[in-house]
Amino acid sequence: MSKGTSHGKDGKEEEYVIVEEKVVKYNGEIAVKRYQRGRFLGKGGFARCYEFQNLDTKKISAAKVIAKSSLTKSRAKQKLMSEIKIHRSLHHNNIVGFEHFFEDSENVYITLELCSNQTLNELIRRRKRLHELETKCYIVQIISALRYLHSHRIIHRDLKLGNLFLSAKMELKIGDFGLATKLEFDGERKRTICGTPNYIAPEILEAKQGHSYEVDIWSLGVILYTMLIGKPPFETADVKTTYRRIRMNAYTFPDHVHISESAKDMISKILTNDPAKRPTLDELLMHDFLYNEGSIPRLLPASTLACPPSATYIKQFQSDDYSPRRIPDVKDRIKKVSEAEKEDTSSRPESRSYKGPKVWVKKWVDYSSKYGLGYLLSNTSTGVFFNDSTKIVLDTDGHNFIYYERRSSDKKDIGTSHTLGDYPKDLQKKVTLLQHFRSYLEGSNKKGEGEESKSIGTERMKKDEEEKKTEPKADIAKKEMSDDTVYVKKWMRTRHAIMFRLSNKVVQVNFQDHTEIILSSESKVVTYVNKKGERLTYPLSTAMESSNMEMAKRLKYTKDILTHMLQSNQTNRTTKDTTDKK
Ligand SMILES: Nc1ncnc2c1ncn2[C@@H]1O[C@H](COP(=O)(O)OP(=O)(O)OP(=O)(O)O)[C@@H](O)[C@H]1O
Repeated sequence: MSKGTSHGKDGKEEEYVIVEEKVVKYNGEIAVKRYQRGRFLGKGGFARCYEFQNLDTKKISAAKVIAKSSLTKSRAKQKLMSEIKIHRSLHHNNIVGFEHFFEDSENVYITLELCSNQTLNELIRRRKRLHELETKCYIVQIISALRYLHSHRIIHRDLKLGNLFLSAKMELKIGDFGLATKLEFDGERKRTICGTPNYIAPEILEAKQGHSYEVDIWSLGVILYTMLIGKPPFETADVKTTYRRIRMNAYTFPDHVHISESAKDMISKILTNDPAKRPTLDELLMHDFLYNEGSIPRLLPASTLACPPSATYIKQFQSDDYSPRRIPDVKDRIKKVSEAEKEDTSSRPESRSYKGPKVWVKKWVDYSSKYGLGYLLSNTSTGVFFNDSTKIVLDTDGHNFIYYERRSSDKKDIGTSHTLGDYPKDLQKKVTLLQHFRSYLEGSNKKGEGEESKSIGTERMKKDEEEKKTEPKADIAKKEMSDDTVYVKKWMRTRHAIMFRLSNKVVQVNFQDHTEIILSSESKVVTYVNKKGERLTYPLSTAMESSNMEMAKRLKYTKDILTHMLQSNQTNRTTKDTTDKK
């Protein structure tokens, strides 16, 4: 490290610090990389953090500078080595990127991806608390990073607002792996007492059974509470009282801050003292708070660093079908499922006690090269998702249909009800297409297999088009269709599968090998259709641990697509498949 002075724009003398990294090349020569130390970013327990600019590439990074004098004890050295070893192995968009580490005579330097918008700690200090939509956006990103960490057997163990960084693009990035640990095997229990008082899980304090991945989920609950309420749930003036409160699970929701029932429900499910009863990351993704109440922005605008998002902004993400009345029903259903689980703790399929969804996609044809996706539902109604994102669905009686258009102001689907004998003229083409899709799907024995059925579909539809021109229209009085008409709200194709998201909260994934996953978020069950066409229904909570590897693998794939969909706010048809690349 060397110091010098230069003359700034205003002619004043400015001190600068240059840090040199000596790299021994494979031929034994020594190359020197030079960095100019810039803005001071912050100070942690044993590191000072600065902006570092690589003078060759001009790239600016964050650099943690750790004085060697603070590393005299072998424990401190070991901790730093473990942090480096774990952090450098991680590559995920929601984890602070590890770039490089080196040393000189005075310090150890770790260069990291620069997160120029500070941490959620500073954000909450400025904003006091966040809007639920913002918390959803951040929580989904944290879950995404945790799924990655836990699948690599890494527990972070120090999740808190101060370790959640924001990049220039407003991406959330988990940082500081100083307390992280990698398990040797999945059932291993850790015994070291570590964490930050407000966020520490009760099982760490008890220390009897050891702890595992669930400690990160506990901290996620504390984070969610803190973002919504403005202060941590167990905070008191002294650490001992805080620990006592954690052990006794003593926290309340203050009256002066309004938060939704689903947010409260998610927090209370997470803040369960028994780690085995805490929801898994996948269950959290399916929780009403994240799943059933409109869409979630992939990233938030930078204006939210200083002030809350505007009402117009929030409205874009609100869903037409959110009804607070549904929540008690969902609770009842969860209760029923968990009671049934108590009776049978094995993950044996229980088609008798666990009912799968009533309506799902039976056949489909992808004709999006021209018009859209046609489908036949298990209740015999037919629908089309047109390329312009309008939808049409013909009732089971074959006469009444609803036409859905997306209102641009709030992105809600607005449906109008008509009959085949009486509908506005401008719907003529779409109605004709609906009838063609219907006769194709009802006539075909195929389940729908993308490319193949597309070509069959094209021929068959042309023929039908000729024949149907003369068919008289049924003249039946306009009849209101029930609110619970089921239709495809979103769909997406990947290399291996096609996914449908239905208006009855069912997510269905049909794989190319004819297996299917049907997730019903309302009844919290998953139905798996295996290669032989057998339907097996499991409670969602046990399905992930199922010994049916074939299903577990496909369920994981489904969750990956789902995370992808939650983060992208478009109505997508064929999406670049990030999940396939993993
Ligand atoms: N990637 C980054 N981008 C921008 N600022 C950062 C980055 N990493 C750390 N900082 C800043 O530097 C400060 C210190 O970093 P950090 O907390 O990781 O150090 P530490 O000594 O490991 O802290 P702790 O005591 O929490 O273990 C942070 O509070 C933050 O303000």
